[in-house]
Amino acid sequence: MLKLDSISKVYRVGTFGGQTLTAVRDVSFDIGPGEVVSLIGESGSGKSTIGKMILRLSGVTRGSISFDGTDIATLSGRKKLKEYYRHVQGVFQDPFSSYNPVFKADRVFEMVRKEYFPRLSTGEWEKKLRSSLEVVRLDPNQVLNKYPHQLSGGQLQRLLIARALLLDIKFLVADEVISMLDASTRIDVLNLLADLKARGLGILFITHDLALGNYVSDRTVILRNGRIVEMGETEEVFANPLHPYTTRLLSSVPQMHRKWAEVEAELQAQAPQGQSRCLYHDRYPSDGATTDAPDGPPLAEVASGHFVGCFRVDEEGEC
Ligand SMILES: Nc1ncnc2c1ncn2[C@@H]1O[C@H](COP(=O)(O)OP(=O)(O)OP(=O)(O)O)[C@@H](O)[C@H]1O
Repeated sequence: MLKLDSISKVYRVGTFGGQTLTAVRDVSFDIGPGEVVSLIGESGSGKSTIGKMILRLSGVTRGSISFDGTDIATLSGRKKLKEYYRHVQGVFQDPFSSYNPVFKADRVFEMVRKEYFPRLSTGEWEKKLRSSLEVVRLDPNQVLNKYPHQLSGGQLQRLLIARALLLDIKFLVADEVISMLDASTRIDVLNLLADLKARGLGILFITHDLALGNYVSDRTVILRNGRIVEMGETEEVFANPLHPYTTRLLSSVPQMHRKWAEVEAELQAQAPQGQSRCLYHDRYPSDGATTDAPDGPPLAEVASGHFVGCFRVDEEGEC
């Protein structure tokens, strides 16, 4: 359904845009119907940039993104874009910023009605709206006709998901959708994503929280400095992490029963000690592909569907 093919994103930065910053490098993966893929990485690793490129909020510098076989860069004109957004929608971290505090929260639905369902009668529209609210487990009597400050973050987030569901959506970019919610609401929204998956939606679940990624996704993509360092079935990546960066990320999840000093000593012992430690370096298919290539060598498939990036260590000891 959605395919990212060697995409890179270079931003122009600096006072006069004279410098460049490569936020995403040579990233490829796909997501099928009813599949949840977690995109996990630290702050600044390029996760949101990938989400924005999928939603066409930011252009792709190199490579292509296709949806149902069509390169989304070719979708020019209002009609084609409107059709794309009928199927592909995004929900973001801060639900509050999507609402204007001066207007009632359900105004967000009116925009969808005006744009996509102008001919629907009021009765038909209300029926559609209520059924969409039911899917996200919101009681229409509790949430309609209210101002944003009268609703919780979880309710506002679910309203935004309900808005996406009014359309014939097939793919959802969920960018840190639960990081601003409290623990009890988080699980509701996670379970809602699982419901959407069961309805056949493809979901890109962007998070910096490994535990959430593990809970919700079929496959996991680990991003570092804009590049994929490891990806595969979530169970496999979590049970058998192969890249030292993945191992470090997994180990940095707080382990309540252990003292930090103990965990840190273990991590240091695991750190790669030299070039020869990269087991995958020799497995890259092309002789010409070296880490000197602008985007580095391609990922090595070390087991079926489990890909790992090279982690040759330079003089500074960096992967
Ligand atoms: N519009 C922009 N112009 C210039 N640089 C940008 C722009 N948007 C993002 N960046 C830079 O690109 C890099 C990746 O940013 P991005 O927001 O994609 O990371 P992220 O992994 O989503 O981080 P976070 O978890 O903090 O949101 C960062 O160095 C960021 O400063």
